[in-house]
Amino acid sequence: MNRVNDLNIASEKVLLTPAALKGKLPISEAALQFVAGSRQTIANILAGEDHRKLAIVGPCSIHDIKSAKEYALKLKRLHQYLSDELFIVMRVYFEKPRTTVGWKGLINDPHLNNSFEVEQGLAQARELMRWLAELELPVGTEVLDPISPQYLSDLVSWAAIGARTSESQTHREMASGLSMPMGFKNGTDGSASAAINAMKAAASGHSFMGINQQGQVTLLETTGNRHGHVILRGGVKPNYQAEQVAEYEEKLRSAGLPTNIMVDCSHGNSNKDHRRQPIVLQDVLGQIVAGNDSIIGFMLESHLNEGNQPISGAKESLKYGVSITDACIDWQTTESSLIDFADKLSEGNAHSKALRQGITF
Ligand SMILES: O=C[C@H](O)[C@H](O)COP(=O)(O)O
Ligand SMILES: C=C(OP(=O)(O)O)C(=O)O
Repeated sequence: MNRVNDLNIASEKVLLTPAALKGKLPISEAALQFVAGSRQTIANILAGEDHRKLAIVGPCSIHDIKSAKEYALKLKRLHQYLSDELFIVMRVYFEKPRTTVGWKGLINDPHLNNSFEVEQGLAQARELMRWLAELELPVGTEVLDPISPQYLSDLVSWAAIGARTSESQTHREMASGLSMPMGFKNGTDGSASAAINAMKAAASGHSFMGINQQGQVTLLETTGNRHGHVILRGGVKPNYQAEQVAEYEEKLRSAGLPTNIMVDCSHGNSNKDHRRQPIVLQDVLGQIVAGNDSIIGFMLESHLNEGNQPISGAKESLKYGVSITDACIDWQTTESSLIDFADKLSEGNAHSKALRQGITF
């Protein structure tokens, strides 16, 4: 047997079950209601029943709980003050899909040192998401590992399938069973079909293997997730401008899908230069002001401080509030970009409202 089995497995460790983690870190009734309400708001935006734009804003990845909480407290103020024009959701990304290899996120390696303490990663992730739900700041995340949503998804208001996995059947099946509205990114090469086919596949029911709350291998039968939209993230070249947005509208219509489009101002749309994100956002704003009604929102990669840094040495030696994955815009740029966006949508009201609330920029 040893000649055919586990030839490439170095070790195995049984993890605590989703039910056990939830037993240790339960969700309160108030937090449950908040998540349900946030999901409904996003579904209403997608259905055109809420005029606001959905803004997914936050770090490329969470690697440090302290700076994530400091960031969240700042974003919460904007979530409240700009709530007439924007529904702001914090990007809380714990799982990173890599082009080849690299740090795969806080759940996979919370100590950033290849010790892979996944149980600690899951607990830290759940603790932060629970804290955010109590703060009443909605959480958006990428679902990458098909097992981890069982541990966390009760705390998530919006989720994305990334560019590297939009074509994956496993991820489309998972999306079909998840309870929150979902965005599907175009492929890393810019392929629109990856996102459009993913949205279509996820809206349909599927039967597939997964795990249940007790960690047992389970046959799951899903009914399909009807609250989907595409995310334009660029590819070989950007795809945020009016011409490309119109092409997506046409493709969605031909596929019999709602023309719901989010623009990711980062990744291929910024050529991974964080300083280009506000320029992309300005263009998106211009399209909306000119009458576009298919753009339901946007995404920004933002942290307390701008740029990024490599992981080298101990976690403690990293610069505080600086991304360790893609480069982010800093807080000041984030704040002024969001206020400016809301201000233009409200013909000047958001700016004066923010100033009245003591937000300066
Ligand atoms: O958003 C983050 C990154 O773009 C994504 O995880 C890929 O990163 P990599 O190309 O550095 O591996
Ligand atoms: C990995 C991400 O994006 P993409 O899938 O577009 O590369 C991300 O948003 O963190």
